[in-house]
Amino acid sequence: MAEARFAVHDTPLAGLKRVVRTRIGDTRGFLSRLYCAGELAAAGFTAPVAQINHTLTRATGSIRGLHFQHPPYAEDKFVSVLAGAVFDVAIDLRAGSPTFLHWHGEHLSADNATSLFIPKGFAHGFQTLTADCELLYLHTAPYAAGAEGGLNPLDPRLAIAWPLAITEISARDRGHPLLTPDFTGIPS
Ligand SMILES: Cc1cn([C@H]2C[C@H](O)[C@@H](COP(=O)(O)OP(=O)(O)O[C@H]3O[C@@H](C)C(=O)[C@@H](O)[C@H]3O)O2)c(=O)[nH]c1=O
Repeated sequence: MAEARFAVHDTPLAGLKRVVRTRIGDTRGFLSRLYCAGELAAAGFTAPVAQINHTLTRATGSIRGLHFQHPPYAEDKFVSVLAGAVFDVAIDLRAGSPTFLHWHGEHLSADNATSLFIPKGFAHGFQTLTADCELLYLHTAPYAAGAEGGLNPLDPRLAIAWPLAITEISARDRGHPLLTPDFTGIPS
């Protein structure tokens, strides 16, 4: 049996997993896997990777999100931080889920080698805790502009405890509507 390179941990939201990547270090530095089909199946990551995205966010306190894609472009995401540190948040939008509209946040950083596996049915966003944060996303569906959904990161119904004052946010993200009382979730 091959040696494990990932430790998969449950979070309070079923299906949402914190994944700690093992670093194999030596005098040169380290090697760590960012993806392993065999091992990450234990986290629920079983669909093939359709797209890999890389982002840079310059200013501390910036928010990106909250984003998801509607079916048939609903996707699993595996989010890792290659530089800097972020407060990463996933929100349960699954219709009928016992934790519907609950959010969970994790500190992900280049130093703690921790990733988040976010299954279909969740929205995702983050706030940067340092300057020059670089994120790497694995997606199981291609980007589909027409299927994009968004929640307002300051929606009082979500009450996300962002750690810092917001310094940067896109016009689109600032304009996401607040949830209406008739929102009952999305199929997952
Ligand atoms: C996500 C995405 C965006 N784009 C384009 C759209 C736009 O012109 C530009 C920047 O897009 P955005 O402003 O949506 O980038 P960003 O706010 O970084 O979007 C990301 O936010 C985080 C929270 C996520 O969870 C990701 O899945 C993704 O939605 O890039 C692509 O061409 N391909 C893609 O896969």
